[in-house]
Amino acid sequence: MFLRAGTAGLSPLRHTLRPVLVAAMSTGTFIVSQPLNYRSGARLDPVDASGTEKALEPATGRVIATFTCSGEEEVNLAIQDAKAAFKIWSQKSGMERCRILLEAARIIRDRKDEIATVETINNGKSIFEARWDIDTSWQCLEYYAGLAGSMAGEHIQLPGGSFGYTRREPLGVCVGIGAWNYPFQIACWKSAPALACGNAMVFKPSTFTPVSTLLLAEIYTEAGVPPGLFNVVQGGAATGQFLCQHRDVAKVSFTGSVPTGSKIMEMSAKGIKPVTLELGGKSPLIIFSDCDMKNAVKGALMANFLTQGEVCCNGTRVFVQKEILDQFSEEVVKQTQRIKIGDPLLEDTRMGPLINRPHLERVLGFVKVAKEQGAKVLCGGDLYVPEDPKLKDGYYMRPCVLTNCRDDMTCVKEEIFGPVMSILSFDTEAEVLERANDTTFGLAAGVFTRDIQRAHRVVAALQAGMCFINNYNVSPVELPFGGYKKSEALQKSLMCRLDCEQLTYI
Ligand SMILES: NC(=O)c1ccc[n+]([C@@H]2O[C@H](COP(=O)([O-])OP(=O)(O)OC[C@H]3O[C@@H](n4cnc5c(N)ncnc54)[C@H](O)[C@@H]3O)[C@@H](O)[C@H]2O)c1
Ligand SMILES: C[N+](C)(C)CCCC=O
Repeated sequence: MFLRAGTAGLSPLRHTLRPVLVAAMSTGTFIVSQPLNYRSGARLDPVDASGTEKALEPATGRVIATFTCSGEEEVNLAIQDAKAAFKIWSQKSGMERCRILLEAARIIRDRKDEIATVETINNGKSIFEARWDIDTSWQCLEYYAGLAGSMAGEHIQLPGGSFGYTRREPLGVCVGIGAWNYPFQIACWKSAPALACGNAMVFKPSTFTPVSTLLLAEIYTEAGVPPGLFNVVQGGAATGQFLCQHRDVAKVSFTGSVPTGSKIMEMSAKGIKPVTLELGGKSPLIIFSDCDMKNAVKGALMANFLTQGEVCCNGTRVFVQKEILDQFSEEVVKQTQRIKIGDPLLEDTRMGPLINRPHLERVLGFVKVAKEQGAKVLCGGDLYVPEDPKLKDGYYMRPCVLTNCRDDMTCVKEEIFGPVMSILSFDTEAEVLERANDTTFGLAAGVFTRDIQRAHRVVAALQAGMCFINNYNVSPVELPFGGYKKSEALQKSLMCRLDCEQLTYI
């Protein structure tokens, strides 16, 4: 959490929003011309650089922004500015912070379509999905706003009428470092708890998706946080290192891959800074023969093809009980082939492009290796070129279903982070549990069965953080999100739902 053991008061500061950065919001037209750093309540160019980067529109392959990565001096200025804002914000009461966060949540909700459109343009996910992300973003601000007013210390009675007490104090300036698959949502999931507890945050998005976080920074300012409380710096590993190694940073919250998470932990350890890591996964999805087949197929699609398969908690190791293997595989292929791929801003598109060319090639490389190792491609796994000429340079592929998979194959062991489902068969509950847990990851898991006792017995035995029964990839903000082993240690949460009706892809 973002508390040492805290306090808070300030009159709401209001700032006029800069003009919306969006000139045109359709595929192939969007260009960002405003600065992508944010400090002291305003967009600005960094004072020094550690290189430049280009942000793309994955749907077309166009460059939508060229920006400067923040150097050490800019990072220092962002942290000093956040430190000044922290002095004001940390003196506010929880209820005062609550009101401002609620106002920010309201603005996000009101601007949902605009934010979702920006997210879709820069990330490639369908607009249908991006709207879900923005909903979970404002809900997250509302949730932590609700907690802000009730955080309190303890009164401890001591002998002779003496007493002691504990105070819950904010840590100070916290750093947030985000991945590219849920850019706006990750910025909200990190900043809302930090700000609710009275901290300031300097946030660094991925170099692939630098755009939408600026909308959040402007919204916080409009809602009334002190200038500097939420600053944005841009850049990759070098900028990230300046942040993690800075002496005035009190905590680092990171979302990304296991190898980078390990580096972040090492850097933070040197400064004795607490870290929160939200890392990768290779989650099991277990389909028992007594499942509701239609629902299990929907669940498998949700677990594999959301955001083009670029989701940390996806259930990509699909264990199917032998008796229903053929029927399940046939049905899953039929439904996968119905997924509409194309312009992510069109309402009926369900799968957009992958994030960039190197990532697309990496994912296709996994399919190639899978075939070499004996897997059989039931569908997809190849490039897709949409008919619309403006999309011809985008990064599209057909969602892939692999069968004949074994536990020792690369496609079954490694996180692919693309639309590739690996089907494995199993005989017994004991056997599948052992195989499902035989991984260094432990972010999520799912089980499909009509037997309620078995469902709870199986999820209790699964070494995974988010466990889903008869559904997948729903993550209400009230439930913790985290994992076992290298995926991040946190408590287990369980999501039970009767079916995936509202979650269908097709
Ligand atoms: N568990 C979760 O909640 C969750 C959510 C989303 C994504 N992920 C994981 O993220 C990964 C994909 O995201 P990615 O490719 O952006 O991950 P990544 O590890 O390459 O990068 C993540 C962030 O770290 C920064 N970074 C890279 N090197 C750094 C360094 N040395 N020091 C400081 N910062 C550094 C990047 O610029 C980026 O902002 C997948 O493994 C996925 O499973 C996890
Ligand atoms: C909202 N989901 C689908 C649970 C994804 C959370 C972020 C993981 O990459």
